[in-house]
Parts: sequence; structure tokens; C-alpha cells
Amino acid sequence: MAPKDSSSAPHLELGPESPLEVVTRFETEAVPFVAKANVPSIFGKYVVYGFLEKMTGKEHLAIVAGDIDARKRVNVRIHSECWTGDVLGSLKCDCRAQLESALRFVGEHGGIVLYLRQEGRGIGLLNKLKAYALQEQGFDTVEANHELGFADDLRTYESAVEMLRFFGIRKVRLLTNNPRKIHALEGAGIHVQREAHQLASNPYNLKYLKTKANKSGHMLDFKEDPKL
Ligand SMILES: Nc1nc2c(ncn2[C@@H]2O[C@H](COP(=O)(O)OP(=O)(O)OP(=O)(O)O)[C@@H](O)[C@H]2O)c(=O)[nH]1
Ligand SMILES: [Zn+2]
Repeated sequence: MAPKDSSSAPHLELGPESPLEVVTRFETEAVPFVAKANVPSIFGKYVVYGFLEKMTGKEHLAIVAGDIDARKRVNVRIHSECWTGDVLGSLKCDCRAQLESALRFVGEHGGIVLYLRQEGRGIGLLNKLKAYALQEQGFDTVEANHELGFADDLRTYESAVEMLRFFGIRKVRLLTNNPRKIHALEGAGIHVQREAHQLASNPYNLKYLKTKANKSGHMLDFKEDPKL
């Protein structure tokens, strides 16, 4: 079956696949592709593909650099929205540093940054601010979520999987320290080779990073600065 709007489908080198898989790729109703445009940025030149998660109305983005050859392993970063980090440059987390590093990496080597609109590990920005207020009273990231009645991490990666399928991608070099992202993709049949994605810590995010490592299973290798 032909894509609904063949002019908007990406120009990709695709590997051999069954007609069923082709249909599946273009009939992804849950998170359909909506629009794309060139976006040159201070980090590189990208084509930004927009997708709509119909169930929630969330607008997810695939920030693509270079030509994607879906027969090969593709560099991918899955980034969850963090307004405080991404926009404000907050030092309380490592999000902005990771986003910039990933954008530069794919800008140089080719690949995709999936920008998922699941702020605050899925609790939303206002609840994240409430969690930050609790953290000022001594709670760590996980305890603050629990205090507010949320689980540790509400995020899911089905939309990321659908977006990767849109591009026909089956093998990724995933820039992450988060085992949940790896399990989510592998559970969906995508082969994952992990690329560590750890940036330098600072005095404001050290506790946050240690909580990631100690409570959320993140694969972080701390070289503690004795001055911190
Ligand atoms: N609830 C909550 N969310 C936070 C806090 N600090 C940062 N976040 C959110 O955590 C998410 C970080 O997502 P990612 O950049 O994908 O990072 P990650 O899940 O730690 O995994 P990797 O960076 O891939 O290893 C963003 O949605 C942030 O808004 C916090 O204190 N509480
Ligand atoms: Zn952040």
C-alpha cells in the first residue's frame, strides 16, 4: 500500500522487508507523521519531522541530520523534554548538556535526536516544579515523585519506536545511560548498541545524577571531583 502522502515520506535507503512491514510503517495511526521542515541551528543543520501522538495530543519531533540509511545502524538519541534544562539552561540536571552533545554528535556523524514531549519524566512541568520544591527540603528526585503520588518514571517509549519505524530503522547506536530506554527499544525488536552519554557533573546536579545511578539504574561512572 502506498503512503497516504508520498510527497512527505522521507527519502530513505531501505533494506529488504515484507509488504506487511511496509504497510505497518506507513499506517502508524497512533503517532502519524504530520510535517517536516529544514531547521539550521547553532549545533548543525537538521530536518525536523513532526509527529502527533493522537491519544494525548503530544507533538513529538525527530531531528534528523544527514541521510538516514536504514540498512545500517543509525545514531539515535531519545531525549525527554526538560523545559528548565533545554530552554533555561538549568544546572539542576544534565538535560541541556546531553541535548547539545547529541545534536552536535548527529550533526557531525548523521543520525536522529527524538525529542519526546514527556516533561519531568512524564509528570509535567508544573509537577516537576513541585518536585523541585520538595527537593529543596531534602527529598531526592525519586522520593519527591513519590511524595507527589507519582511513580519514579512515568515515561513510555512507544512513540519513539513508532517514529523509528517511520524511518525504517531496525538497528540503532543509542546515546544513553538509561537502561529503560534500551529495554523499550529491544522489546520492540530494535537492535540496540549503547553509546555512553555522560557529561560533566556540576555542584547543582551531582545529587540528581547520583540518584539516577543509585535508584534508577543509570549506567553512570562517577569520577568525583573532590572539590564538589
Ligand atoms: N520528575 C522529575 N523529572 C526530572 C527531574 N530532573 C529532570 N527531570 C526530567 O528527566 C527527564 C530526563 O530525560 P532524558 O534526558 O531522556 O534522560 P534520562 O532518562 O535520564 O536518560 P539518559 O540521559 O538517556 O541516560 C526530563 O524529562 C526531565 O524533565 C526531577 O527532579 N524530577
Ligand atoms: Zn532536565
